[in-house]
Amino acid sequence: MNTVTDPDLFDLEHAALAEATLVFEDAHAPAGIYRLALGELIGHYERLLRETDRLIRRSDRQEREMTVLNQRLQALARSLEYRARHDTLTGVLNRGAVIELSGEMLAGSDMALIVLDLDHFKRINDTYGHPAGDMVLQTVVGHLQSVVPQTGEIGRVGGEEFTVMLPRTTLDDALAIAERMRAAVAAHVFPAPIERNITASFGVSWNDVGTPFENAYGRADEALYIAKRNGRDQVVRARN
Ligand SMILES: Nc1nc2c(ncn2[C@@H]2O[C@H](COP(=O)(O)OP(=O)(O)OP(=O)(O)O)[C@@H](O)[C@H]2O)c(=O)[nH]1
Repeated sequence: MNTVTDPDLFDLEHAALAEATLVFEDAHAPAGIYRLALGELIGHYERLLRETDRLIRRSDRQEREMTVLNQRLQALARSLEYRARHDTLTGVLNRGAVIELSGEMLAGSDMALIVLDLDHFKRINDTYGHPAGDMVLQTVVGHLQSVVPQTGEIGRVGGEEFTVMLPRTTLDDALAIAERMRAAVAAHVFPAPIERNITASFGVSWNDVGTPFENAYGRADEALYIAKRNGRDQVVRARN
């Protein structure tokens, strides 16, 4: 198939022009010869117009296809990036993203960190099955989201363990937020077959700017452990 860059694309037109020029230079040729040469030229002219039109349409179509392809690539890149950073079951940040984002937040400001863990969650799975357990996790995240302030971020760091990152938040405010989360989770009565509430335990650490994430997390986790040991369904502040 010929393309625009083919060197012989206009051979026919060059030949027709040369022939018509010869006829034109012959001042004594009969009128019918001039008309014939003119008709030939017009034919070629029309063919060139049709060809140009076709090429323009094709390039427009290719441009549209390229735009669609580009949009699909961008959407795919966005969803891949989303999946790389989010937990598929609950939609909150995954463990890797929590560690990364906490590090960034702590490098720029102080941050309170809440670590929470559902109480006796294994019993839910064992009694009602894994899908029921999954539904509980999603519902609990819904309650955390209803309480977390706009500046906060929720993450899932383990099976039934979550974190809430609260940059530029005082310890008292963070404790109050954790308490509201605890109360919201504890107040929810799950539908059949569970038909009861499920509680969670909370540990809260306050961390000055520059604190390493492991330190912030470790202290909140210790406080969570104390909350579990003291009977669960409670908020405990971490040691300084
Ligand atoms: N349904 C479901 N269960 C999970 C998931 N990830 C972890 N688990 C379960 O979470 C349960 C955690 O149990 P444990 O670590 O013994 O803790 P627990 O029963 O909550 O007890 P305490 O933390 O001491 O109150 C295990 O049964 C895991 O199988 C998940 O994605 N979905």
